[in-house]
Amino acid sequence: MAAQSKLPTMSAGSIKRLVSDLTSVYLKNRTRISRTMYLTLLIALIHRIRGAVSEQKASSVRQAEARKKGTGPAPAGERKKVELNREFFRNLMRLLRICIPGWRSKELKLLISHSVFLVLRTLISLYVAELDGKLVSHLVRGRGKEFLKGLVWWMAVAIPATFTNSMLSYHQCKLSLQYRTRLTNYIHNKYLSQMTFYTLSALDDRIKNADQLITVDVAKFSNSLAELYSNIAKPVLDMAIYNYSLSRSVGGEGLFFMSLVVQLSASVMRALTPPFGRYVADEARLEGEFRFQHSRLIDYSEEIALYHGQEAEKDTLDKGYFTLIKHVNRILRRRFYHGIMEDFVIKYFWGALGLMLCSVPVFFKVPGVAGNTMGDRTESFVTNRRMLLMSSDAFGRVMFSYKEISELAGYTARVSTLLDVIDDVQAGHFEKKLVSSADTEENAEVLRGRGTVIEGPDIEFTDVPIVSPNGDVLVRALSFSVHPGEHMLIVGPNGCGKSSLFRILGGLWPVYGGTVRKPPFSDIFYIPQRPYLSRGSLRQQIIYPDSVREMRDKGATDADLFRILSVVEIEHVVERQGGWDAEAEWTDVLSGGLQQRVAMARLFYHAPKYAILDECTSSVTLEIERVMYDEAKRLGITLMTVSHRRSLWKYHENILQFDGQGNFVFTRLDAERRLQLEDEKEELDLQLRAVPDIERRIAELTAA
Ligand SMILES: Nc1ncnc2c1ncn2[C@@H]1O[C@H](COP(=O)(O)OP(=O)(O)OP(=O)(O)O)[C@@H](O)[C@H]1O
Repeated sequence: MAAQSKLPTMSAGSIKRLVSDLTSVYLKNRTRISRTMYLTLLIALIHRIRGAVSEQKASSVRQAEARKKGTGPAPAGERKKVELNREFFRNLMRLLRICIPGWRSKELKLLISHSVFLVLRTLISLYVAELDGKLVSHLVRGRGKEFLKGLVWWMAVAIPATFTNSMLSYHQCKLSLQYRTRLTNYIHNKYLSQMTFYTLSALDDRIKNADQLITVDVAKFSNSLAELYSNIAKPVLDMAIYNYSLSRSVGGEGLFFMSLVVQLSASVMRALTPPFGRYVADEARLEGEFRFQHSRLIDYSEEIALYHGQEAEKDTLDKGYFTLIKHVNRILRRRFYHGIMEDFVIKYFWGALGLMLCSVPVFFKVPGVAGNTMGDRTESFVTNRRMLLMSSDAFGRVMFSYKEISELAGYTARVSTLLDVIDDVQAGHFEKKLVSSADTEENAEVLRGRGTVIEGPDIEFTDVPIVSPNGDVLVRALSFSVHPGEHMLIVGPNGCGKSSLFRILGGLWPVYGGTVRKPPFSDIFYIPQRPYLSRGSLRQQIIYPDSVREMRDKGATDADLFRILSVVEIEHVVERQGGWDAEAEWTDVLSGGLQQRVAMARLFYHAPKYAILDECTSSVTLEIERVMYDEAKRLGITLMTVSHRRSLWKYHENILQFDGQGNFVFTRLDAERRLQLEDEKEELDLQLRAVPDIERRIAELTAA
């Protein structure tokens, strides 16, 4: 296969030179075996010349078209993608390097021992074919003693044969498992570094279901790769050994003629084979989307149930399933017609050719083949027929494996795309559908820019634009600063970019301009409105993302955690849930308010220098809110709060106010004065609303 992948790079001229060299070597060393090899190589090279000539023609057409357009030669990426092209081999090699990382790797050792068993099985089959011929010959000749001896051998061979078969399937499963482990580890290392899991889903459109790719497609790729090796290596080996043995008893010409007819019919079949690889990739994608819709239904079951949204959800699910099934049915139909063609050609047409080949030594004298008695003919016929059956079965499997290679191509394409996109986003290149406003020259200029991020003891934004992943410029140049002890309140209408500011601060979104100065990531802690509760014990909810060992290393104990819980008045949860080690689906077990208190307890456990509180007290009482803010301040945590609650103003020194039109004000917050002004404004608003009624009444009184 490796040789095949290299051959397309040869020009027609160099292949013709190879043919003439080959012919002169053959003419100098004529033997029956070299004749068979010469003819087989000749057929392969004739095929190559055809391929090279058509490739040359296609390439000159491409160049002519490019010249017409004045764009020069087309870059490789723009070429029309075909199933088993160079791209596939390149991707496969890349994945193989991950699955089999080195000469000393366990996978290579497994592959070698698998190959040894493959050779052993072919040799045993060859021996069985000869034994079969001999047994029938002894029967025809009436030699009872030899027949019985042969039968004993037959049974003896069964021991290594059955062991070899079991070892082969064991090796195949083990290899598939090893490949999957290597790939999954490799992908996990990349996917969970540099926040790639976030960037892949939020900042890039190219991968829809990374979860499906990692869990299902990697497993299918590994299976397909392990199966393909035994489904190709064994039949190829079988074909080589059986054809060599056959050529000794039926002659090279017969075998050459048969190979020629088989090659031609195989080429016709290949041309008529639908692109199964693409079908498989599409099917996997549709399966993923369907599964994703179901998992959304589970994730938001409560919200959907309260909206009575089952009809709308059913519509979406039915649509997803219908699209999938329509595609699967299309594949089924194609497979049906393809199956008829395959069966006809491989089983019946090639079977008839095989019978003709077996009859050669019966009707013609083949030089070097001894004896022409009834017994000899029977023995040679039975042996040849068995070898031919096995050889044609092997060839059939190689042919069928074209479908498997196409399927492997489908999985290879999906897994490689995932790796390519991961590499791309890690290098800072994202592809997302932009909003129409991103097309304006002004916004495009912002998007082209790059800002600076520097580490410092405090937080300072200088002329930093806030740009959403789809290119919407929310604020053109934002400037503010937060020094230790100076708590900042952030207010503004929905969607103006309050949370986005934290995404930039947390390094999730790129900095398109200006300068961001911030402390190391470990000094900033984030609490969202809907806190994230991980899987695991109650203890782990409080210390997340620390592990229990990290907690012990920090010198913290369960008693410390209990004290923290008592600050937010939820210490009873420990007993109610059955202790610190109790495990549950915490988002279901704890109410919204309790979850927010757990998140606050988490903040007190970590006690970072800065904390971002994004509407994280919306479900707790004012009293608990006060306790939370007092405790955070006592621990020396500087707070940046997003909230619409007036009750929180008094805890902050500065305010960053957005107007939702791209403008902002950053100033000192005098909570008392601001509250007075707000009260006065509200009163005046009320009076203003009463004016039309007063005017109407005055008019009535004037008229009366
Ligand atoms: N992953 C994303 N992809 C595309 N657009 C996004 C993404 N995340 C946020 N946005 C957009 O960025 C804009 C600002 O979002 P942000 O979450 O900062 O709003 P906010 O001011 O916090 O609003 P709210 O008060 O409603 O929470 C919104 O228009 C939102 O649609």
